[in-house]
Amino acid sequence: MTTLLIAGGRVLRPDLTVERADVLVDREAGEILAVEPNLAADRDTEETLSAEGGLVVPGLVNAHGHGAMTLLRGYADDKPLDAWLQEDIWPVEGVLTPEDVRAGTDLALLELIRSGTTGFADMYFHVGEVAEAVDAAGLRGRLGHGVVTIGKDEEAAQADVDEGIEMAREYDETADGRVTTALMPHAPHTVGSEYLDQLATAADDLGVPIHFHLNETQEYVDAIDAETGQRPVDYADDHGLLREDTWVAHGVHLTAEEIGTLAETDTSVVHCPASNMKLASGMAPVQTLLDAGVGVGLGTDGAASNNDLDAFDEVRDAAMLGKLAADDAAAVPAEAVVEMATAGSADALGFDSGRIDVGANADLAVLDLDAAHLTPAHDLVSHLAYAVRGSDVRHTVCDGDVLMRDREVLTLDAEAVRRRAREAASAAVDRVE
Ligand SMILES: CSC[C@H]1O[C@@H](n2cnc3c(O)ncnc32)[C@H](O)[C@@H]1O
Ligand SMILES: [Zn+2]
Repeated sequence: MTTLLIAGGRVLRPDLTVERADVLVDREAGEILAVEPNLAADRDTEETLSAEGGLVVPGLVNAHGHGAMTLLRGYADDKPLDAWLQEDIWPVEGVLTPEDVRAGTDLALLELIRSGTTGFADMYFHVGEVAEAVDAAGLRGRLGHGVVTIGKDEEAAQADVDEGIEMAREYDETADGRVTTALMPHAPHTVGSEYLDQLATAADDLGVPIHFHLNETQEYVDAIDAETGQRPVDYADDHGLLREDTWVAHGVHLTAEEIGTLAETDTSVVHCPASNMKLASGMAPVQTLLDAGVGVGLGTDGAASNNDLDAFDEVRDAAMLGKLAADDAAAVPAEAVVEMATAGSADALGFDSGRIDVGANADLAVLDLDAAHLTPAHDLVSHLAYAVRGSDVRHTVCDGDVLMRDREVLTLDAEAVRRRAREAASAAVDRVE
């Protein structure tokens, strides 16, 4: 067995206590073998990462996003969701080639690795390119083709649904199990009712989960109400979309009844605070969701509505916005947001990650603690929630493989990735204008 030892640091345990310990990893199985003090003295390990002066945390899990939208970072800002999508984003996405999506995804993966994220969900198109990028970069991804049928004739709409199903079939359990898939209707109001039924049936056939945007803006809630006379959560439930392995993004405009249905169906909600603030979509009732027993994860959404993929930013935003939404400084406390970005998101995506524990996936990050903004260190969970930045990450490990060592990304050529993304982005914008 070849092993990796992360030695000399402190470790965040699943109960959010912090202890001095080393972490021993089985590299072939990609699993954590032991979490104990002084493992270095006992074992003949093949590779060691120093965690001296640092904190070993579970790799963060970004449970909702559109990776290749890094190409559109800063392309269109300061508009509400619908105008932003229709006037700016969808026209340029219409000219993106498979190579562009690969370039944008590689840039996203570089940003994720650098900021200590080891697992993520991706809803986009050209999923074959996304899957190849994830395989090569070494991260763990739950991927899907975002199906949109509105505005398309019957043939084009069916082709989009078929592509969603085919991609989910082809790429599930690839890249040594690091790539898994889901069926991803974009949202209840952008996918026709008969196609939602097809996707729900296909999820049963393939044994994969379902993911979609839900109740993100009041306009999108009103659209379903006008079309069906139902609230979107009831409508989605009637189409068989709400299940124990379903996770939905946003959940901003939810009634108490809808929250009850999400809890009863075991549907998880991924909170995207930065995107919700930037697009002025609203404040999700995060503390109410937690109180109702709904599983809550965290996501950045795409880089064009955030505008970065640093999950530590999201953790801080979630705590801040959660208090404002509840009008209560005690709401959405530090422990809750740290849990959301780790175990909460991992559970939503069906990953056995998000915890430093024996038998879990060896997906972790080592943070440097000797920074001015982390001094003094009264409470490291407080620091994780309110003060740590993605740039504090020293090493990133996924599935037992070292993806970044001493701030050097090993699985991607950072310069080449940035150059290709710059070129793809400016050529795409030139084509659309
Ligand atoms: C068809 S692939 C996914 C699709 O979703 C778009 N998108 C990006 N951000 C959001 C958001 O906050 N709400 C709804 N849709 C969003 C993205 O541009 C892709 O077209
Ligand atoms: Zn989204």
